[in-house]
Amino acid sequence: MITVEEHRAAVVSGVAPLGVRRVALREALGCVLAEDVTASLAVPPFDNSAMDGYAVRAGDVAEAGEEAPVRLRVVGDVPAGSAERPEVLAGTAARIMTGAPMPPGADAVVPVERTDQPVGPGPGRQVPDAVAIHAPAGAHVRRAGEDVTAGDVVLRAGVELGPRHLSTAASTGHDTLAVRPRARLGVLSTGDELVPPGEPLGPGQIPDSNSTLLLTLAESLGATAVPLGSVGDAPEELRDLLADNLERVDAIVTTGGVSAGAFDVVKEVLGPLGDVTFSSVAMQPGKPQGFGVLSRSGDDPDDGPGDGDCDAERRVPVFCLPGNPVSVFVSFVVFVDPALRVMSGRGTPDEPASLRPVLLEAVAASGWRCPPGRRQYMPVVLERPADDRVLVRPANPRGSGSHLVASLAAADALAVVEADVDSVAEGDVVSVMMVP
Ligand SMILES: Nc1nc2c(c(=O)[nH]1)N[C@H]1C(S)=C(S)[C@@H](COP(=O)(O)OP(=O)(O)OC[C@H]3O[C@@H](n4cnc5c(N)ncnc54)[C@H](O)[C@@H]3O)O[C@H]1N2
Ligand code: MOO
Repeated sequence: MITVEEHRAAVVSGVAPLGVRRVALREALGCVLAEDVTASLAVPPFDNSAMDGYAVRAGDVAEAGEEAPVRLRVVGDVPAGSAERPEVLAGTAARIMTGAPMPPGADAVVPVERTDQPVGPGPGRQVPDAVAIHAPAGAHVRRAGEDVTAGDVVLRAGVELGPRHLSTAASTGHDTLAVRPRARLGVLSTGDELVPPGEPLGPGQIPDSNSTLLLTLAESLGATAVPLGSVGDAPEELRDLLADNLERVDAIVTTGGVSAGAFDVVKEVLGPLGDVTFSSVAMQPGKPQGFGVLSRSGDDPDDGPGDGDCDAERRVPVFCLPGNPVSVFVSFVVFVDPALRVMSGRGTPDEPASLRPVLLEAVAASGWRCPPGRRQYMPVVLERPADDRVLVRPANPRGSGSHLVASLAAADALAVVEADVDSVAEGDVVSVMMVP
């Protein structure tokens, strides 16, 4: 048996960051930026009004008051988006809306509330010939480049792009960004007993819950899930499905067929390919694991022309997880997620801190048994009593069982119990890892 750390090291060092790709802003959500972004546009791009009102020369209205309004001739109307540039000479004003460019000659804005004009639309739509100003002008002018000027670096390579970063890119003139793309993870279930969720069960059949689990885990942890379907226990079915799909994925995850059964098809098909190793990992659940690399040749149609890797051999990592559903969940969190992070540039094999950390210590509210010689990942429910403690208890009162998939829904976290611990007693302190 090998340790969890040994298997994880093999997995994260067996994958490589994906090639940089230029994608539309919305597609870049959650991706790591591959190069610094400089502003093509200043923000704001031009001097503009911060208020709906009248653009004036401040000196004209310096003495204005409720009792002593200053009357100005209105020489034009400048809604936001307008190309109009009426010149504001002494004794005149231009009506202006928030965000509209300041007209030449004007250096300040009087909000409409400080004039004799109606506020808002309706009668306010009509531009008047003249306006009475009841107060001196405030500044109310947002200067070009006040936020950033063209040429400023606005986003640094390496940042994980969220909505705020993407709006910065949009406002500074960009519609695409160069990123490490999301990994396209092909998801494949194996087993003659599987039927799609919701379908009636024949004798010995069960719903394929692992496909749903893996597809949605992948999507929620920043990959693009590619459903490859389910195959039975016939080796040629799996061989054909892999051959047909290697071109359209960056990695594959399989479930089932990796243990000691006579029909363990994943082991039978992938084992002889040479680059896939099957191991027993000292953990529970998730003991039987496979990992390796499948090779494919040719250019990736999604990389676009000119990326220079035409005809290069491409390597598709394959994670072979056991079939038991709780094992699948734990294996994904402990092995596949860190590897996907490396592939999408969100972590490196040398930086374990970037891998999902053990987050907190908690107190067992009830005891449970642990498997000898294997690190246990026990699905647990967190409880927070009035004091500062965090309590945990197994999500299923029967304790740990890699088939107890329905109880996974109740779990907030995995309690991580080291291999040399035989049992957890009520009151023991345990490490807890939050889970997606
Ligand atoms: N003689 C031995 N038997 C087993 C060993 C062992 O060391 N020696 N290991 C056990 C452990 S631990 C695990 S984990 C499982 C792993 O088995 P496989 O990876 O070969 O998986 P299967 O046999 O195909 O399935 C196991 C279990 O999971 C159910 N399953 C499979 N796929 C799905 C799916 N897509 N959705 C829902 N449930 C699924 C399947 O029906 C089985 O009940 O092996 C032990 N046996
Ligand atoms: O190791 Mo298996 O994954 O316990 O059920």
